[in-house]
Amino acid sequence: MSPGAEKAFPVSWDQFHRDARALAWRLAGIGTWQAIVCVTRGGLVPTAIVARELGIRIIETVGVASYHDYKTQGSLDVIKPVSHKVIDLNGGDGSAVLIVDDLVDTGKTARVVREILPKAHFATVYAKPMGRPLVDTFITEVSQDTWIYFPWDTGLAFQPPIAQSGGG
Ligand SMILES: O=P(O)(O)OC[C@H]1O[C@H](OP(=O)(O)OP(=O)(O)O)[C@H](O)[C@@H]1O
Ligand SMILES: O=c1[nH]c(=O)c2nc[nH]c2[nH]1
Ligand SMILES: [Mg+2]
Repeated sequence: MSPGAEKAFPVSWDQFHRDARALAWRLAGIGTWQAIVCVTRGGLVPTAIVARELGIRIIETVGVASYHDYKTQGSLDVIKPVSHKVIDLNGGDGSAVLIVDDLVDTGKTARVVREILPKAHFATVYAKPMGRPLVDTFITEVSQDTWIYFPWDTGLAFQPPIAQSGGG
């Protein structure tokens, strides 16, 4: 997402837990997987919740970063690759793997991870329209010009009254 006019979608810990659990419920009705590949760092919290709900104990990570500056996407770096032990489970290409991330935005991160694990199931809690075709399962869609504020990135802060903020 590029900086500029935008909507905010703040998510509390409680709401995130509910949404990640809803993702686990949906996934439980779709299939079974031997391992989760967590897209760090954003995938860490949803992975913990999904792994607990689905009883998955083999957790691998792939480290991908592209938002080096707040809200501005730059070059995409694969900081940590996926272990071949996990890619090759059950015949290879990631067919036994569930990939978990917090969200898809432009889909750039998902595209790179899918190249590593073409047969894996890609799940996120939130999706924006550009990234949506890259995801197999997600819970809530927000518009492309919305920034999602996760509970691990935010804190309680004073909010000016609507009448003083130029809104309405
Ligand atoms: O669909 P995209 O436009 O590629 O954006 C989605 C990715 O961006 C964020 O990761 P980020 O690069 O900020 O790294 P982080 O998970 O370590 O915070 C988020 O956790 C997704 O992985
Ligand atoms: O905290 C975040 N919120 C977002 O909406 C987003 N899109 C890409 N990366 C993101 N990180
Ligand atoms: Mg990420």
